[in-house]
Amino acid sequence: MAMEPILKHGLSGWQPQQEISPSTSTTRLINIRVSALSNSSVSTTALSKAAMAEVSELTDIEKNFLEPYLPPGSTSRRGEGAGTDGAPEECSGATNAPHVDDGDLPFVTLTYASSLDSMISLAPGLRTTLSGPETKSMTHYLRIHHDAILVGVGTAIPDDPGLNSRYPGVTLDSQPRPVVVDPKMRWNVYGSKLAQLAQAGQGKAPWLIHTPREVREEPLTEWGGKRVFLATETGYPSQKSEPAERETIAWPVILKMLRREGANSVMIEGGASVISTLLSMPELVDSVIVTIAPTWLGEGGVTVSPAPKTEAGERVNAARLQQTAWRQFGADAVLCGRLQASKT
Ligand SMILES: NC(=O)C1=CN([C@@H]2O[C@H](COP(=O)(O)OP(=O)(O)OC[C@H]3O[C@@H](n4cnc5c(N)ncnc54)[C@H](O)[C@@H]3O)[C@@H](O)[C@H]2O)C=CC1
Ligand SMILES: Nc1nc(O)c(N)c(N[C@@H]2O[C@H](COP(=O)(O)O)[C@@H](O)[C@H]2O)n1
Repeated sequence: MAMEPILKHGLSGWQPQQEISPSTSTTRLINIRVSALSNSSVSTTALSKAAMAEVSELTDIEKNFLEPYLPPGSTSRRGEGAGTDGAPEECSGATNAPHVDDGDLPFVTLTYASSLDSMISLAPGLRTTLSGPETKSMTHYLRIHHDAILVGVGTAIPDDPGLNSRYPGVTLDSQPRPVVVDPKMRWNVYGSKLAQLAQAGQGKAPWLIHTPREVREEPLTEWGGKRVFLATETGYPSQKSEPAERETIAWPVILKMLRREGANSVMIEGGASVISTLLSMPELVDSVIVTIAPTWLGEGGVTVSPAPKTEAGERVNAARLQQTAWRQFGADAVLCGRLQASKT
């Protein structure tokens, strides 16, 4: 993967960065947080060793099961040829993902962990562990097979995710680029785990997607991260967005920008609003990989559910997977498939 470190010009929908007064309290806060970060590498390393120990290698059978749903070429590119210790799994009939590479859009995988009541967290703003150790390892395997990993700001703020891969033997080069869609710049990257990992060389520096705003030059760019400013497209569906967050950027604009920047594959992990919206856009999504944990979170949780769909005045299923394959990973089930484009 070849990604440019910083791109300031030449993207349609981009707005140039503009200077604001350097004496704002935000600037002071940034400086304090950055100096705190530079003193934290020892504890960060210790923490990440513990975190890495939780992730173990997949078996060849598990790799073979996932392979048809991975970006084409990603296994050979990362020295991870499909395994040989078992026959490919039954039931999917899927060949390698049928991504039509017109050079415009990246390969897109939607992946998340759900309860049996289609919830992905116990309550808004509450980070909830659903995956067991085996499916957690699968997630970290999937992460090294994608160039970028994207979440919405509704996930970045409460979860403070690492969004790196802790898969055994992973190198910085094979880490995915974290991308956070944060139209109104609500998230402070400088206090985040993402920033710590980038500083410690255990993950790439994030790219943050905003709608046009004023911002001064800042340390993010020194680590290889950047802010990308994309124009909104009023009226594009964004399910479950709060009223204050109606600064919606069309998904093709986001995805095309990522492809132009060198991300040939993007793993979209959440949260609920992002996943629910993209489930209604089969033309943009190549693979769906869902972990289903054997638990019900109960009413009040955060639900993944696409917007209702009507055809010829009648309600039809909102989305459906085809070429499905199921496998048990520990106590969880993993469902892979491709979104069906036509009426279901
Ligand atoms: N179990 C799992 O696998 C996962 C669970 N989660 C959970 O999901 C919850 C968060 O979900 P949500 O609140 O729905 O937040 P979200 O992560 O889907 O972010 C939604 C926000 O992102 C921005 N955004 C998304 N699409 C945009 C677009 N096209 N243009 C402009 N801005 C856009 C908007 O600000 C929007 O309010 C958290 O509780 C988190 O823990 C998140 C990821 C995975
Ligand atoms: N696969 C999966 N299983 C769960 O149980 C989860 N809660 C999530 N959440 C996603 O993973 C992010 C955390 O990543 P790090 O471990 O901090 O790198 C979280 O923000 C969600 O996107 N995923």
